[in-house]
Amino acid sequence: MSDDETDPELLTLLRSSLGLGTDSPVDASPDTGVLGSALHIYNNSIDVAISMAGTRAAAALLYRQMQQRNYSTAAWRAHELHPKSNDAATADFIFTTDLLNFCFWSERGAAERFAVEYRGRRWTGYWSLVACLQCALDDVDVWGADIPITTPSFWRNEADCPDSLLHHVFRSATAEEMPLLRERIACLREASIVLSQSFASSVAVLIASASHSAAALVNVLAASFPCFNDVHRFEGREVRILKRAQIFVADLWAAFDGEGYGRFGDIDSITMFADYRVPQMLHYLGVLSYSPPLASHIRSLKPIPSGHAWEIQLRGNAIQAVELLKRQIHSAHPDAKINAILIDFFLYDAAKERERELERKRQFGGEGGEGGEEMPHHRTRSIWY
Ligand SMILES: Nc1nc2c(c(CN[C@H]3C=C[C@H](O)[C@@H]3O)cn2[C@@H]2O[C@H](COP(=O)(O)O)[C@@H](O)[C@H]2O)c(=O)[nH]1
Repeated sequence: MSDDETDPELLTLLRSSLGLGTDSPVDASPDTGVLGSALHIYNNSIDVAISMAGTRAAAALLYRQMQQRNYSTAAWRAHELHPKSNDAATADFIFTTDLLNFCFWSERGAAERFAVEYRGRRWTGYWSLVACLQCALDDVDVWGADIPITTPSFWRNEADCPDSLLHHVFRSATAEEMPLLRERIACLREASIVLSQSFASSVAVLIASASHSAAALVNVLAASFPCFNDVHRFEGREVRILKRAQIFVADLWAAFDGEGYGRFGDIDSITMFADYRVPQMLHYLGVLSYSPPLASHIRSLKPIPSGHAWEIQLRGNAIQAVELLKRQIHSAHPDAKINAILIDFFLYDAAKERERELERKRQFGGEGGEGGEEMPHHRTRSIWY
């Protein structure tokens, strides 16, 4: 649903983006893929809308900023915590990360929330997970040896890899335990069994099974691993979001710069990853708008149950909005080397930058708080995102 349907130019874009066709990821028939699901959600949403004017303005801003920063897959590799080697170990690292890459938010304040100490810094959120994995792989640990935490056969069972060891790997520097730690351990155990049964316990074999097709690899993950099968029901039909399956493919593409394990002929068929950070930024930019009941619920930091219609509307419209941003950018700049993945990465990083600005302002006052002070995100405890 759009809250200003009068914009013919963007309506044309919307219609073309709704054409779906073969660029709808993970499907043969357009209406059963992620884009088809996002379209169904968009058409049946009453609490989340996409502003055409906001989309046009945000597309111009994003393009300008991405160009200024020469934004590319290099941003992924540039982060100090991300692996740098172009080999199977990095593919294993990314699989392990995206198997567990969900829900890090906390009800506690900045000082008490789950955090990890590594390389002389405290890491929170997504980066806390990456720091845990890097720390476990480092040289001799208090456990007496480097822990092969990114080796899938290691996670198989309690005997080889007791829960107590995993609690050590994902230990907190605060009083709060890693959110949903029990669910993360279950994901590791499940994935280890599936990989051993169907992919010779090898992430490289899993990747090779898709023959360099991004959509096929997302399909294989959704079909083989229950914990990647991010599928729900909304307004009378199944909707496929597949966030962690898609971010796994995207991270491979970025980490390997489109070569080797990251080479996919159809990488532009991957959509944004419907988490809770990018919708937050899309709302801040005026692309997404919320009904008063939903806006009030989010502002009051109340949780939304997993599977609730509001959650599905937020996730589905975020996918649709990024597709529109992508098409708006390409309409104005046909040669732009920008896809939904890079827009998503950029919006996620922008959300984190803004969060840091607001935190500095809270602590030290001063600049950085212009415009909407807070940027609350929707709060759903879910293993899907
Ligand atoms: N849509 C989207 N969601 C992303 C990421 C990332 C990190 N990607 C890095 C790789 C390339 C980029 O440049 C980033 O540097 C994490 N997440 C999700 O956010 C949530 C964690 O949030 P917080 O608690 O604030 O850290 C959680 O659901 C997690 O799955 C992304 O890129 N896109």
